[in-house]
Amino acid sequence: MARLQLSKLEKVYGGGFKAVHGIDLDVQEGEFMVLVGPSGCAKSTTLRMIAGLEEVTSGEIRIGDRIVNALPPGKRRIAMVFQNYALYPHMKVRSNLAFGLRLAHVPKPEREAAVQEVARILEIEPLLDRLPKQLSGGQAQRVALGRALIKKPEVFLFDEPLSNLDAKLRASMRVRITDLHKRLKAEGRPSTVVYVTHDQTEAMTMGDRICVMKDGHIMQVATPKELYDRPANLFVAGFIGSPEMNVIDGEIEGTDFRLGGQVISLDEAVLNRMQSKPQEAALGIRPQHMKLSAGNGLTARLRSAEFMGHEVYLHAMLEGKEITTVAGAAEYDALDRSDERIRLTPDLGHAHIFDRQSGRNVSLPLAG
Ligand SMILES: Nc1ncnc2c1ncn2[C@@H]1O[C@H](COP(=O)(O)OP(=O)(O)OP(=O)(O)O)[C@@H](O)[C@H]1O
Repeated sequence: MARLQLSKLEKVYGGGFKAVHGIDLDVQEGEFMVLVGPSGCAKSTTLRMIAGLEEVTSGEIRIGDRIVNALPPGKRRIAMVFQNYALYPHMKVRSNLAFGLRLAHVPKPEREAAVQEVARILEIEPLLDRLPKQLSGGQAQRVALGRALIKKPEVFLFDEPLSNLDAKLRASMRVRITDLHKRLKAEGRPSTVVYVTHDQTEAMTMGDRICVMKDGHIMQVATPKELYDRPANLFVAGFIGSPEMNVIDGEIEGTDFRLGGQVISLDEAVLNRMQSKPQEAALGIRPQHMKLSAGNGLTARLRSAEFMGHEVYLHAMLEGKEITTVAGAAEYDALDRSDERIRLTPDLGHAHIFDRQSGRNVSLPLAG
């Protein structure tokens, strides 16, 4: 297994469109790195450059101590798992698994042992003599995983591998893949992974670290918890977390945060963390930190409520902006709904202040 390093990596497509803007990314040996971002942010382009399926315009890709820019895919010691499985339809699972080794002229007994080993790890032994059309989506994806695993690559590349599966199967495959990653590490065979998805649940549950991308730029690289607790900018704040963080535009005057006709007094909990005081600011607060309060607090107009079981998402208008708050089911039942007005108090200990001009989070990181 090897470390993967991207340095000043850039991609300009034929028509002159710059898709990747000189990105730097360092994936440690044995690390599970997720690339996530909205459609068109260049996750696939980046992955395909690492795989050797797309030419690099400038910059460097290093796997271990080798610069691989000029190497064809087959020489890069990588294995890729695609969303459409890419299994050979006329070959049984056994032959699909062994195919790469056969091409590499690995002797038959060794090939068979490797197939057994991978089939054991992925629990697909009973499927070895089936054809791909006799497999369910989840089984086919495990075979595709097996085909990558059997090559003992230095880096695994995954391109949205679960997007063709239904929600339940996706959830169980997520666990299977991360379990496999942990198991290989425990067995002394750590695998370096780059996993592309647009699904933030996949990113948050699978990644050791996540690289959030937008328009061919890296917005932040951090652990899931760090991204959630300390988003570096408005984009990451809005992209990570569900329901989405509330972002309330306002102006800072002294210790007041003014939004429309209302004022939030910024206390030490937030003032002490601020590196600068942007005049055009935005207050970021996650829905669970926007508390229903009696009597005082911000006044908002309740628009709708979504019953989620033990909690209720309340959608309200605050000075012309839609915001969400999470209330306990009992708290919601007890709420006086005789008029549409509700009172809300942000827990400033968990608030972020963003500079609206640059989008940067100017509140110092919240404690661990
Ligand atoms: N062959 C190409 N020629 C020109 N532009 C391209 C080409 N392939 C992709 N692009 C552009 O490069 C940008 C990045 O595309 P890419 O497919 O890498 O994004 P993505 O983040 O993987 O999106 P998705 O999640 O929709 O697959 C997009 O604006 C896309 O239109």
